[in-house]
Amino acid sequence: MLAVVPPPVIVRAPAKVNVHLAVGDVRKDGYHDLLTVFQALSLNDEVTVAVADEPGIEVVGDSAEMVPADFSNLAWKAVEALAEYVGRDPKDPKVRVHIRKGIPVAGGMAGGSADAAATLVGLASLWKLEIGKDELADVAAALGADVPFCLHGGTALGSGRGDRLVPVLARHQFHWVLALDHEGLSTPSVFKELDRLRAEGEPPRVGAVEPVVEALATGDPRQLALLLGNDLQAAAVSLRPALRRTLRAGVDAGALAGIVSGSGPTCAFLCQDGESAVRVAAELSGVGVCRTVRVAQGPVHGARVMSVEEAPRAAPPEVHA
Ligand SMILES: C[C@](O)(CO)[C@H](O)COP(=O)(O)OP(=O)(O)OC[C@H]1O[C@@H](n2ccc(N)nc2=O)[C@H](O)[C@@H]1O
Ligand SMILES: Nc1ncnc2c1ncn2[C@@H]1O[C@H](COP(=O)(O)OP(=O)(O)OP(=O)(O)O)[C@@H](O)[C@H]1O
Repeated sequence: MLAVVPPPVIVRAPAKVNVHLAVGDVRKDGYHDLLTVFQALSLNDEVTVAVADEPGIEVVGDSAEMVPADFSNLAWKAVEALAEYVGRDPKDPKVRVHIRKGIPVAGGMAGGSADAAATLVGLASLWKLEIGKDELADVAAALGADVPFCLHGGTALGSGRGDRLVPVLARHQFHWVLALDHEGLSTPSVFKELDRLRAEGEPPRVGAVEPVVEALATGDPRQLALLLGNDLQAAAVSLRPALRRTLRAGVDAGALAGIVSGSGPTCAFLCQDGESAVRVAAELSGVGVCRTVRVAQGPVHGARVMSVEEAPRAAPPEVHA
């Protein structure tokens, strides 16, 4: 009897920005305790998982050449982790993964984490797993601090390594402009630079998180703009001093406020509304301070399977293992 091969599953996963990022001291395991407010943005990667005799991974799209198209890819680590968790052979999971990058690579927007989260959601559907959200979040947390949020989406308060989440109410949509840099920054180096700056002096620390949560609940971008804060910003700017100019240029172009996204170097600018965001993006892209500019909104959903209508180009991916 012929086995029926399930059709490929396409998952869309969002980028994130940290509208508030408070970094504690370095812990014994090398991580830092965080208190952060994440927001998922409408800048996506698309990940297709398909049954295949030959395992493999392929990466296309924006800056795909900077992403490993081999088993060191975080999405492949997600395949192995989930296979192991559900008792399949992690060395021979019989799947292939195709990633279409839209999220900047090493940009502080959780690109690799989004792909890992999308892979978990895609495989849960492809393998018809009866797996709870909490279980999937545990597998996600073992892959990286940002992976649980990429599953969760929306707006959420993160603590611990950033992987313990509770939802935050965000009324209305917020409009963002993102300035993508020419080169990425490594997340561990930015945390290390913050430790160095703190050993030498007192780089600025963000204020309390409660007013940020209140501003998100009111939905007033002006109120939120006054409160954007990121303890990693000083470290990212120290490693990439040109970011100071980018941050200034976004505000000069009409944004309400700008912030380095996570560990950078992407800068995220909060705008009054969608029209203002388009104007700011157009002006900023003419100034020559960044590689390219994107407009995005948040909050959006976490990683989720795309319907047939949403995914018209759902042809099985070509993968060269
Ligand atoms: C900067 C943020 O994007 C903010 O959301 C995250 O904290 C980083 O999350 P991520 O890239 O998923 O991080 P991981 O892949 O788990 O860790 C990469 C490295 O970042 C540093 N790291 C990360 C998270 C954290 N709470 N403390 C840390 O010090 C550690 O050096 C770690 O080895
Ligand atoms: N699927 C993937 N997509 C992007 N980068 C990946 C992936 N898998 C592994 N990597 C590697 O991970 C590094 C970090 O890339 P990523 O785009 O996740 O950074 P980031 O967005 O700054 O992460 P974060 O915001 O979570 O700290 C890259 O240098 C890349 O080589």
